[in-house]
Amino acid sequence: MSVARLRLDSVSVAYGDKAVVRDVSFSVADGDIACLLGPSGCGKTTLLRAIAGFEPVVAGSIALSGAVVSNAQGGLPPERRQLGIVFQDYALFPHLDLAGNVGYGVRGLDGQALRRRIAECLELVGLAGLEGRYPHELSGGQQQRVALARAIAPKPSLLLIDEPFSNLDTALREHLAHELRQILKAGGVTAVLVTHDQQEAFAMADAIGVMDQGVMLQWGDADALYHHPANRFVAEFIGQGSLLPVTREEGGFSTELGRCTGAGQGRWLLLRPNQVGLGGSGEAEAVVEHKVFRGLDILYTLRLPSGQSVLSAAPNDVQYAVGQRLYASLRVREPVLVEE
Ligand SMILES: Nc1ncnc2c1ncn2[C@@H]1O[C@H](COP(=O)(O)OP(=O)(O)OP(=O)(O)O)[C@@H](O)[C@H]1O
Repeated sequence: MSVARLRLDSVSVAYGDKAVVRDVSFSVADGDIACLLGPSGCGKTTLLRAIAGFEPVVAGSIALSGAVVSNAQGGLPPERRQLGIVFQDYALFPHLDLAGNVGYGVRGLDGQALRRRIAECLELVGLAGLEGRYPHELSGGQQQRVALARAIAPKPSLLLIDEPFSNLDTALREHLAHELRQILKAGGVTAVLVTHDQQEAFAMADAIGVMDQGVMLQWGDADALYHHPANRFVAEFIGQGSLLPVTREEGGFSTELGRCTGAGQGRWLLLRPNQVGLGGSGEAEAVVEHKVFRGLDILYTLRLPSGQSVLSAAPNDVQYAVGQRLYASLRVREPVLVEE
């Protein structure tokens, strides 16, 4: 089996005596893009800083290509880890042109070889031929791409990116997330990215780690997180899940929205918005509490008689009004149950 490019074993990181990352383990294979996903304050940036060597670990170990670079005894300084780093304040050097910025950290190349590497990296980020421009002559998005080119240019063994699109608007973010994935894949770059945005993580990553309060709750690909969330937090954080209490019955479960057949352990049935049907008949009468027009469909928040709320996505050719009563029913083929 090949050695992982990055491997964390039971890593804990603390500020003073407050542990903000606890017992985190995962590994990233060569060429893969991994994403740390979680709400603000869950410890993503701290973990990234520990991988970079800016924060010591109080327990566990971090290894790059099989060599331990951090453990409770100490660590290799950041500049000796061969990492590319793009942090939120991606400050470019204002007095250097793009060639100067991108070539800055490249060692062992000069003259034509260096110029070729700079051109290659600018091309990779869609800024071919702009070597002579200065940062102030570029848009914010273009500056971010230069920061990316600068980090990739020295061919780091691992690229770390913190909130790549934090200061851009939502529509642009998803588009750029796809683009960033293509750039990294084209360059054969192994990367760990941090984001609090699930769509962004889905668009970019081969593997995603969901964190909450310093703990890694689940590590897996988008499909596994979406279809088999490890617990309630992951189910709700990823893909707008609603959870409905179940009562076990012969061959299946009963819920407030009806019965479904299947097996599994857990107290809650996970429902994605496309698994709750709306119409003139069904098991439970619900009230539309809230609606959001999303283009292709409308996302309704429904209040059930028990007081429980569920989400339902319905095509926009039939519209229901806020306050309207209607029937809701289950459209679940393979039930996924969540324990707690
Ligand atoms: N230098 C520091 N000293 C003390 N506590 C810190 C320090 N930096 C971060 N923290 C605390 O550690 C916890 C994790 O912070 P961290 O920045 O890693 O979270 P995050 O998930 O990256 O959040 P965000 O998405 O908001 O950047 C938070 O409770 C934060 O307040």
